[in-house]
Amino acid sequence: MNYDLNIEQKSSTGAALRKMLQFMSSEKKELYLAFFVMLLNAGITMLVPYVIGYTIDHYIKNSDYKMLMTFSGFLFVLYIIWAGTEYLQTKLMGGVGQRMLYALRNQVFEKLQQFPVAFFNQNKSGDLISRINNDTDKVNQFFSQSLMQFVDSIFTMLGAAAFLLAINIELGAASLVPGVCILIFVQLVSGWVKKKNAGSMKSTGGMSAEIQESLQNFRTIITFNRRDYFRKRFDEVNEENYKAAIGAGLANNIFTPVFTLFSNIAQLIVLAFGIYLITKGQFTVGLLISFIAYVQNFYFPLRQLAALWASFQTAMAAWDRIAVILSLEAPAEKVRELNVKSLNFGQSPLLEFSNVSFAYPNGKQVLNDINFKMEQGKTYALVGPTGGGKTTTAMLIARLYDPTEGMVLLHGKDIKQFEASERTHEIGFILQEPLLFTGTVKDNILYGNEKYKDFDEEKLMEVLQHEGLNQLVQRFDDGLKTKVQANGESISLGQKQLIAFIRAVLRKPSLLILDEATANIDTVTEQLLEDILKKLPQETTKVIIAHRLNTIENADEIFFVNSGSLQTAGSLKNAMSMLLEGKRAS
Ligand SMILES: Nc1ncnc2c1ncn2[C@@H]1O[C@H](COP(=O)(O)OP(=O)(O)OP(=O)(O)O)[C@@H](O)[C@H]1O
Repeated sequence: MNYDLNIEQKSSTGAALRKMLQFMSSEKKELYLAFFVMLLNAGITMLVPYVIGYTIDHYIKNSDYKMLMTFSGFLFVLYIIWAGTEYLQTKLMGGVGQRMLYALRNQVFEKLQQFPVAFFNQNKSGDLISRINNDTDKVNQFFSQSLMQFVDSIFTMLGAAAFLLAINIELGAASLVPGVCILIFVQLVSGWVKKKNAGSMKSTGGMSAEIQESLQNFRTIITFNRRDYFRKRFDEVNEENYKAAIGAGLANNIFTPVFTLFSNIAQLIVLAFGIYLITKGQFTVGLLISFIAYVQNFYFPLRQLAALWASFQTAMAAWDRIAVILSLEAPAEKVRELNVKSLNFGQSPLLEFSNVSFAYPNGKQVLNDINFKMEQGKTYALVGPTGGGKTTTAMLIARLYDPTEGMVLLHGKDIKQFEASERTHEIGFILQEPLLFTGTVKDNILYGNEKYKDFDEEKLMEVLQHEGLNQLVQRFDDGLKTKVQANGESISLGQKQLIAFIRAVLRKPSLLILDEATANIDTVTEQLLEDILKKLPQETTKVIIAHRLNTIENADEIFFVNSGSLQTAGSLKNAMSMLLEGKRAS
């Protein structure tokens, strides 16, 4: 399955908006309330010019100061209510925006947890971080700051248009013509603006991936004196980002001058046509003042919409980048119900590859129609040249990947039928490059261990002693309390492997995979590890991947993995000559 998030997604604004509103369904109550408050706000904005025009025509002309004061008082109350509704709108929508940001980040993060290894191979973590941090915030900004203004502007405009047409249909229609031109313009350029914003966000994602890569690999960069090279690379992506941002800024700002020009034209039309009507006795000064105010009420929100429209297009482009993650289907973790306890352990081989073929998502075919069985309690070795496919085979055993064809069977059942918890309980994997989490050695040893997770240091030490693992803990300055950094810089590679070893062995899996697990460990400690492995329950199956053939002397069976095939080597001598032949052939 292709998990590449950067494959261009083409969703219409309407479809994106519908999905977004679906996402907001839990905020219905707040949205309705905000909507009502906004209607009130727009209603007041609508009413004010009419009240002013009415007062001029009826009370100023006749010098009726009592009624003038009454109407002034009425206007004052309207202004107070208007200010209250403004405040309430901001408060309500600010809450909606923040809650949406919170839920969106949670959902995206949760979704990321469901994806298989292939997803993370295809997408750069820097870009994913940018989507979770920056893009979700762009959506939030739209909801908390712009949405209500956006809807408010549309309502005010519609109301103003209704008043304009009601006061004088001809003058009203003439004043609205420039507005129609603006709508056509918006329709024409919106797609382009959204594309420019999407491009800018993509380059921000790319820049964040670049930063992440250089920070993660700082040791290699310093060792090879490649700082200038990375500076140059960063400069390039930064420049690309700068250009994309300038492009998006220009696109976003194109609306303002066009909107202003057309609204000025509308004012001009009204003035000229209005004065002409007054001279003909078909219109009053008071009505013209109201009319100009309504034209302003129509065109001012329209000008505001120019800025808001850009924010809307930015939010839509950001939403697309988030929605593509949410819409990706994670593969079913488990295909059918299965009760592991009911399995007839021991009758079928512990693990079996049945006609397994595998290609990486980039198309690289690594295994072709592989068949082998692994029995309980035996030790297997996978040997072969570098890049031959040993780690890939191990990853298929642990279901870090699913075969493209064929089936991996555990206890005679498709491995996909097992719950993740059951599978990880059965299979332990010590990776070539063990990954640790920030915390202590103890935290890392107990990572994912349900049985001992609540044990204190003393009790855990007793367990470790019982398993013969306590001597390994002595290899750390502060024992179980030794601090570990997520990037693993605070401890040696060999120490990392020791933690991974203790972590895997303590879980007592039925099948333990050791992928070059002792490559960075001194010979004395390696001997200690071997003794510990010997002490594992007899029924534990071990799969050892090693380049140093002396580490697999005691294997019951040796598989030679190379160029898509897996063959039984028979003896260590055979394996050696197969390796040499492979070398000669290449
Ligand atoms: N994530 C990936 N995407 C694409 N191709 C990959 C990926 N990981 C490995 N490969 C390719 O698959 C092939 C087998 O790799 P694998 O890691 O299984 O080899 P290996 O026998 O374990 O090598 P080594 O002895 O160096 O650990 C290699 O040619 C490698 O380039």
